[in-house]
Amino acid sequence: MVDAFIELDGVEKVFDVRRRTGFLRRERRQVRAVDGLSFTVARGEIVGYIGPNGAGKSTTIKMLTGILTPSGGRLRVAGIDPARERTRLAHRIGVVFGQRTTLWWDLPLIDSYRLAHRMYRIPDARYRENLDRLVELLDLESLLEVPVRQLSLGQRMRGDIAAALLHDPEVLYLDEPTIGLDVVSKARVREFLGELNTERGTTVLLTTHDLQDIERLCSRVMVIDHGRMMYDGPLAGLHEAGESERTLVVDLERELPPVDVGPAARVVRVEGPRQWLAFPASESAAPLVARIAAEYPLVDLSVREPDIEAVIGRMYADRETVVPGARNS
Ligand SMILES: Nc1ncnc2c1ncn2[C@@H]1O[C@H](COP(=O)(O)OP(=O)(O)OP(=O)(O)O)[C@@H](O)[C@H]1O
Repeated sequence: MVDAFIELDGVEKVFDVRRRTGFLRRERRQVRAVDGLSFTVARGEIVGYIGPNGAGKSTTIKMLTGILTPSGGRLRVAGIDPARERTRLAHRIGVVFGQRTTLWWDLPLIDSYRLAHRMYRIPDARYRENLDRLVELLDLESLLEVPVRQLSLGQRMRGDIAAALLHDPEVLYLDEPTIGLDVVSKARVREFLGELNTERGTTVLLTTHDLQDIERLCSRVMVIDHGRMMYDGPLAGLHEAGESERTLVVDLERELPPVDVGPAARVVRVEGPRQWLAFPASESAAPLVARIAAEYPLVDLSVREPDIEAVIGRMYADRETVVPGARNS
């Protein structure tokens, strides 16, 4: 692959866990959180990194930042071994954890940025320039003097993203950046990340449970489970592999028997005048909507995306056909 920026080759992470099994008895057990993982990410790529709870996503990201040392295999970010040269690497990466903030809770937002300025030894002119740009793009002007604890979740997330980018990192790791955000804040964060990637060529590795984050931003998605790569390719391919379905929710004028649109979709639920139709996620909803609108007294409709757990769950149901297609490099 051209200019591989992140490289993992057979990376493993094994945790020793002690568990109490009786009054004085303890059992030692090993948890293989990451199990022979190999992949590369090229400079400027924006890649979704998904998997069920406990799949090994956070452990991978912690190894990529140098917080955790791999138990085996080879790992490089920008040619650097993260565990060995964590401080040198810190100047080239940015990290945002949706569930935790790196901002100073009791201080005004701007103070966290001033601190980053010193910590990363960002040249003054560069700091000013980046701060102005990020404040404008993320609409932070009115929030700079507000203590972080008073910010809403969406405002805090924008604040965190700016903090992670002040030192011009070449790669940004995002762990659930839209978790708990309302629709407007989600859209804003996604739009910003897309722009960052296009304008600055920042490489982005995005962990999320929200398939729309992936749909809006990533041309490539990697699915891991039990620390192993299950799928690596375009999102559309994942939908096909998992035969995932979207749901069309229609409100009719009155209660009617299940609508009949042939093999294009099937009714999975009826509640009064509202009906839920499942159809393949790889298909457009437009012909289905047109047909229902022509043949039934349609009042309103909405389309619901499948969630990641559902897509992955279906992959397992059909695992034999999926694994041979999985790319592991
Ligand atoms: N410090 C640790 N000590 C022992 N086991 C750990 C440790 N950190 C993670 N694990 C275990 O490793 C496995 C992978 O955990 P990890 O946090 O990487 O998963 P994840 O994909 O990020 O999950 P989630 O979506 O729930 O955040 C889990 O079984 C977890 O319990």
